[in-house]
Amino acid sequence: MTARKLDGSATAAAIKEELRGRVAALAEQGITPGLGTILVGDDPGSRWYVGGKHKDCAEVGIASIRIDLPETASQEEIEDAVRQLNDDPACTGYIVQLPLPRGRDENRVLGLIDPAKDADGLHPTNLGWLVLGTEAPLPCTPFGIVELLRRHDVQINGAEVVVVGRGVTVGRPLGLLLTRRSENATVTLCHTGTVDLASHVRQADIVVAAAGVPGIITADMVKPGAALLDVGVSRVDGKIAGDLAPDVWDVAGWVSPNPGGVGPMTRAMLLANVVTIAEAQAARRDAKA
Ligand SMILES: Nc1nc(=O)c2c([nH]1)NC[C@@H]1CN(c3ccc(C(=O)N[C@@H](CCC(=O)O)C(=O)O)cc3)C=[N+]21
Repeated sequence: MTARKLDGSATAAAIKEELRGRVAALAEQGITPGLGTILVGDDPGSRWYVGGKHKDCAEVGIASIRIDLPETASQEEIEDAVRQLNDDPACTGYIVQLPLPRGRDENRVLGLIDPAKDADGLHPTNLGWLVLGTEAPLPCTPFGIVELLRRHDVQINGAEVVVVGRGVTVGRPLGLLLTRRSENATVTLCHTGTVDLASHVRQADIVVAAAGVPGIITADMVKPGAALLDVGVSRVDGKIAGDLAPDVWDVAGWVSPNPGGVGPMTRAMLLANVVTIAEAQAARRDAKA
């Protein structure tokens, strides 16, 4: 093993420590940020993630509001929960845990979220702001990836980045984030229609693997010294398997493992989005006073 670890768990802990300070400053102004979650159904993975988010909130001093609906909840009942959080002044920002059970219209639900309370940065308006380069809540996983690289001094400016996966939560918004002037990377977005994945990956200084195909990135595809981030999650024989084959550690310069990499960063950036929304509200309130 030669690669150094891009340690998401440790970096997320440091970010949470900073957020604790920002939350304490808000408390002095009489403001407690609140994170809401809407969970539909009883998928064990989703329950675990949502539980983790509330635990994170408690650690940082953010209030949490949890709405759990049964697997049988109708589209209307889910939309009512969204309206309830839109109208709840104690809820600074919230997320609808994805995926929703089969048959529900996810995009319709996401579209009903008040964009000003969109802690996930996945509302069409906020994705649009990202395209336009205007400040708005950022999607948590891409935001976490950029923050993880920055805090390890991995150079993003001018880097050739290959993103594997074109999903709405990771690949697509990450391409938009990394190509802003402030990040200034050159991004190639690869996907299942890419003819020769290896030839692209070989050119890359940074590879973000979010394909969900275990071991799809192998050592022979990696440019020596490259930074590799594992965002893929699959279950193989009940164990979590990432998109990176274990042998990449011998060639890469940096590896963000899974677990312990981008997952904890995603959770930390969710909290950061909520605190940032609360700070902006406080600033607007002060400006009016
Ligand atoms: N509206 C919405 N927003 C999301 O951000 C969202 C979502 N829906 N649906 C599901 C995915 C998945 N996701 C993860 C977050 C943290 C870890 C995480 O912290 N994992 C730990 C442990 C993993 C384990 O041991 O099971 C780690 O990577 O170290 C994983 C997965 C957020 N998601």
